[in-house]
Amino acid sequence: MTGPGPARIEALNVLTLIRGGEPVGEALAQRTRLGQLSPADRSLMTQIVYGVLRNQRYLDAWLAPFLRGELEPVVRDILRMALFQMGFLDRVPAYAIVDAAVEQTKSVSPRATGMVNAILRRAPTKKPQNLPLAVEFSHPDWLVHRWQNRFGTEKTRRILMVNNEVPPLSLRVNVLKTSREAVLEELHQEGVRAELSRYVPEAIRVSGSFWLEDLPAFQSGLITVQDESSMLVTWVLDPQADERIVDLTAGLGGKTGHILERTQGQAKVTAVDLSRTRLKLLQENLTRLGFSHHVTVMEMDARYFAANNIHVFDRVLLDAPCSNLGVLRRRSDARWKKQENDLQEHQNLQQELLTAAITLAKPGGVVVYSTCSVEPEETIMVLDQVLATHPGVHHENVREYLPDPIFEEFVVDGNLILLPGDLGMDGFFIARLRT
Ligand SMILES: C[S@@+](CC[C@H](N)C(=O)[O-])C[C@H]1O[C@@H](n2cnc3c(N)ncnc32)[C@H](O)[C@@H]1O
Repeated sequence: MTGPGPARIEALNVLTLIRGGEPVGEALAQRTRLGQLSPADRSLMTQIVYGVLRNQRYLDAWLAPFLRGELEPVVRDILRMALFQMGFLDRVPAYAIVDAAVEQTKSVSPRATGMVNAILRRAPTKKPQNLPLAVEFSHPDWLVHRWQNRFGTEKTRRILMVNNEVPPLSLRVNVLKTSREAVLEELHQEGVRAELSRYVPEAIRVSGSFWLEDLPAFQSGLITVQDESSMLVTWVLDPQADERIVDLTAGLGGKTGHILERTQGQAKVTAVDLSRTRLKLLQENLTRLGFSHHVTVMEMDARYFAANNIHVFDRVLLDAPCSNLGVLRRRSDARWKKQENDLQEHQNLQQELLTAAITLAKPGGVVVYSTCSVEPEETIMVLDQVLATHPGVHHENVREYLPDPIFEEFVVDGNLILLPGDLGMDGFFIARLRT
């Protein structure tokens, strides 16, 4: 017996932190720092943690027939980790997985060792069959029913599969300072597998893992991690030099940076957000991109900001806070944190923020509304309600602003609606209004 190994020890520590309420990204970062893992162990730990979170309901269905009574949470996590490795990874033989799990149980709950051993020896030949979609793909019932009613079973299955895959990584290249080809060459020289995006002219798609911060192109602000569907938001906004532009819920500044890149720092950009922590990261990101002096940062509620800046801006971006249901592949723990009635709360805030966005735009100005959710409550219902109460505002078609004809297929009633995985991208909704 060789013990569970550092990757599994730290994976269990991370899962314990997540059970205590820590977000997955922070829990992983914390244990990566403290655990002093080799790159291979770090990668295995990450794979196990995300694998368990993405497949939790399925793993519990696999476990259920073997259980009598309650399980200690830490023992359940050990069993889930072992079943995930048996069911989804083929690197380690089953007997070695059982030995490692037994050793790990000995150190955290010695009484449960015999049970863990017995379950894991029988489990490999007893995988559950003919499960409902929500269990097979580990999603909440309400969400799967909602998608089945809206999209049908086949499309729903595709979305569920996408949500359980390791998400691809895209990089946005500042094409005014370098070329995509030069960055691609640099990535290849570093041994990173990457290719030019077929649909977004400033994007590179990366597969395989690498250490982003080590890349000279990252250090010198030539690249930013951003999904291609997020890049489309700035395309639809179509910012121009010398204009006054506000990014109303700017967050970490993903889109603020893109607006500044597209206008070569020539637009007068204001970034607003409620969150001090996010705005601090926004400032760090913009400093790396070389734009820290090109932006006015306002820490405040966008509704309050609007009340004091009526008709001031040529363009307003509202990348609204939402349920994130279009990007579950990137937020493996989020699917269990949402309830269907949260959508109504999001909708109320989104309507207020969109009303604020319209107030901020000059007559004839542009307002772009986007969400990383495609649920009707957070998208067309918000638009319909706000347009009904603002008869002077026109709904424009996003089609002519998109960078490739392929996107026409995904324009519905003038709005871009990408479901998770469409063209390999995150789920996203983008609408454009003219005041
Ligand atoms: C979808 S995120 C924005 C992401 C950002 N556009 C990016 O690309 O990095 C939504 C942001 O809205 C902010 N927010 C939520 N309610 C707000 C409010 N009432 N006023 C201003 N910002 C708000 C949140 O703090 C969060 O950063």
